[in-house]
Amino acid sequence: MTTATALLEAAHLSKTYALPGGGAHTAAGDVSFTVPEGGALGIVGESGSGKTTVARMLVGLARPDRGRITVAGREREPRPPRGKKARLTRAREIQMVFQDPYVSLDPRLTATQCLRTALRLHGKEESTATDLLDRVGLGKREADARPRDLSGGQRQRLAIARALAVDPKILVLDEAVAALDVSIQAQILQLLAEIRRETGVALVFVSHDLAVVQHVTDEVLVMRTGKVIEQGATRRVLTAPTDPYTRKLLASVPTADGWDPAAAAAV
Ligand SMILES: Nc1ncnc2c1ncn2[C@@H]1O[C@H](COP(=O)(O)OP(=O)(O)OP(=O)(O)O)[C@@H](O)[C@H]1O
Repeated sequence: MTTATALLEAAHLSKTYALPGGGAHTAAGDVSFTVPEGGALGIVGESGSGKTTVARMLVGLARPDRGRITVAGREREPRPPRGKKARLTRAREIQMVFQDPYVSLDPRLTATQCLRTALRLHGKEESTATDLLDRVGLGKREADARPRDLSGGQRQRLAIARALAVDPKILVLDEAVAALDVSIQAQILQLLAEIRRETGVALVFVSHDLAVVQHVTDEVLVMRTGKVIEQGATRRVLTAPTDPYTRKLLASVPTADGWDPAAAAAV
């Protein structure tokens, strides 16, 4: 999965948590991958496999015990730097969208105010808020609505627009469609594919759902108990997995959309 033009490189990331009763739990062990400019990587695995831990290390919400992260050849410090300018520069490298935008959106701000605030913070033209809303498919009514007056799908569109306001190189999405109905999931996935095409932003898409990952990623990395057990082109991994655990994961996907889990399990 190594390419000459890696935009994002994670090398040997490890994170071990101390357990309350003594002992330790390795949430992520020796995780390595690269994402090229404009690429899209899926990180999949069951609950507790370490996906969120990896995502949190990428954005600086968790500090790796070992390993390093580089963006466009520049190493990211494990902790956010001191100083506003350095923090904003770092924020423009990687933005994150969470499963539940309710908790990450300010309940007091309308959608337009939310975007204007992000744009202002980053010294960008505030009037582009309207273009951003348009880009994520939010109209005039939603522009003046606060998060509680938006649907789950609309809130997630707003969270994506706010992340894009910063004009990031990389968008990390952690279970970003997991809480949405299947039809709304499809719309958001479509939106992400369009945004990627139009802006060239690279995606790291964390999901327990293999059916979802196939729509938005070129490469996929399968995690189990903190370890990467398989990685490669998404189509190859979903149609001809080499690891028995990946086969099991595929077999548990309830709808066979574009591949046959039974056939995959038999490989
Ligand atoms: N702060 C923490 N302290 C102790 N253990 C943790 C902490 N964060 C995560 N873990 C443990 O590390 C493992 C990996 O967790 P992580 O959230 O990364 O998994 P995940 O694959 O994202 O799961 P899910 O899809 O359920 O969020 C789990 O066993 C979890 O209990």
